[in-house]
Amino acid sequence: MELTLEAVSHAYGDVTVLSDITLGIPEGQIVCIVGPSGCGKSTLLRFLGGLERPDTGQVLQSGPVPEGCLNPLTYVFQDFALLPWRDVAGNISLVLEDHGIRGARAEAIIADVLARTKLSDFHKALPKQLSGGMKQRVAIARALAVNPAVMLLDEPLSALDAQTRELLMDDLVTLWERAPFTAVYVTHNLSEAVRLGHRIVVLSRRPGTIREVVTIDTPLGERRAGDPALEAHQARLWHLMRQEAEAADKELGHV
Ligand SMILES: Nc1ncnc2c1ncn2[C@@H]1O[C@H](COP(=O)(O)OP(=O)(O)OP(=O)(O)O)[C@@H](O)[C@H]1O
Repeated sequence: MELTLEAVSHAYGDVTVLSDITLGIPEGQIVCIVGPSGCGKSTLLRFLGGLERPDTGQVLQSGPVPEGCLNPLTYVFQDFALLPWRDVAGNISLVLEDHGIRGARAEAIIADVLARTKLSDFHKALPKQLSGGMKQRVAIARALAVNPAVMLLDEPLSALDAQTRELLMDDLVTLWERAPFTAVYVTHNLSEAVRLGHRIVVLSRRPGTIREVVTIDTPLGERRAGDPALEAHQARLWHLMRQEAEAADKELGHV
């Protein structure tokens, strides 16, 4: 399934948050969204997920969903959003129970997503027994359990330390290489964007408009830290972001 934003604009009260955003999310690609704080990245993700509707413009879904898809659009949040009283398997079974899937069918799905996220040995652990990185793996496993058409990830690694972030980026790349998924990935972190994004959308300061879309052709599995081509992309992104942040600062100075 593909998602398309067509001329999306939105204001909360007097504050225009997004202005004239037109963007395609192609099937099988990870599209990263970066931009200064408050430029409307999370708002855009809520529009894509259908949690809110924009004032003007539209969000279109086209093409079939994957076989066995229970939820076409699924979120992964920064704070994991796990139920503390349910163990790992129980947190995943919750989304299946919502669809009336129990028993052997649920067990098979849970075993599969736990194996894919390297959590099989932890199926009976409670969230409080897990590190931050493992909690986020559970959240990713839970998202995969519904076999979504598009995963919407809102700063999924930003609560984690640098080493754990690296490990989880490797995991996401491995997951994508085994079964390419479609994702929109909001992040502040430009090294995450160049590591995971097939396309990186740079938003301007608020009201967020598309400043530039950077396409990176290097296959995800071949992207290495220190790769000069990736570093050049990252430097370009930082140049754009820095201009926006400086302009936002100057605006504040004139208030
Ligand atoms: N429900 C809401 N009601 C009113 N204002 C809102 C609402 N949601 C977001 N905003 C405002 O819209 C603007 C954009 O918010 P949003 O969270 O989408 O930005 P963001 O780019 O994700 O920010 P950050 O990078 O800081 O997470 C902010 O000024 C925010 O305060």
